[in-house]
Amino acid sequence: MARIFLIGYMGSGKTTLGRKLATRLNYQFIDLDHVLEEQAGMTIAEYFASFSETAFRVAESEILKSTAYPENAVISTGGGLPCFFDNMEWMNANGTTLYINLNPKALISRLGNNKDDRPILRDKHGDELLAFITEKLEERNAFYLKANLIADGLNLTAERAAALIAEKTEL
Ligand SMILES: Nc1ncnc2c1ncn2[C@@H]1O[C@H](COP(=O)(O)OP(=O)(O)O)[C@@H](O)[C@H]1O
Ligand SMILES: O=C(O)C1=C[C@@H](OP(=O)(O)O)[C@@H](O)[C@H](O)C1
Ligand SMILES: [Mg+2]
Repeated sequence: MARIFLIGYMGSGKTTLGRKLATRLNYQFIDLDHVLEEQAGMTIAEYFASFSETAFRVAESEILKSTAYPENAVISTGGGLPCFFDNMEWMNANGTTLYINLNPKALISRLGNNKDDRPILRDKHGDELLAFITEKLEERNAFYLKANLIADGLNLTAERAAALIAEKTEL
């Protein structure tokens, strides 16, 4: 049994890499943000607008812990999930965590135009956005760095991620 949780800041590539890694390993792919959107019947941006970030954090934690995971799965998480409640400890106890580490400038360049889907970032631009991500990433690293595995997100491919995981986990 292998459950691989991908964690990291918004824009680090969890959703994109997760899908590719699952295909490569022939595992099922689950994106917890997509599960929440399906269950709630609305997008994450709509969820934040209709309820609150606090309500979102409760819902994402419940979904993390109540999802019926298949034997073998790659699970992409939302960027904030490891930083609330005991979610990080829960993932480490129930699978292998891989942190995709990327610097703020690279994150901003990747977020490019689809920043609007992410309510926490959508109204920030330029220097303000860079300062915000730099500060929040530093805070979130206290949680992210508890991951079992840490990968440099700059040149991370599904092949490289699979090799890193294979050193630590039986795939
Ligand atoms: N390895 C990569 N190289 C360049 N751009 C990438 C890479 N992985 C993802 N992206 C782009 O970065 C953006 C954020 O990717 P996404 O997978 O949604 O990140 P996350 O789920 O961590 O927020 C998307 O526009 C995606 O196309
Ligand atoms: O970092 C965060 O607080 C969030 C990250 C998002 O997921 P991605 O990391 O996939 O963008 C999504 O869960 C929500 O907008 C909040
Ligand atoms: Mg994502």
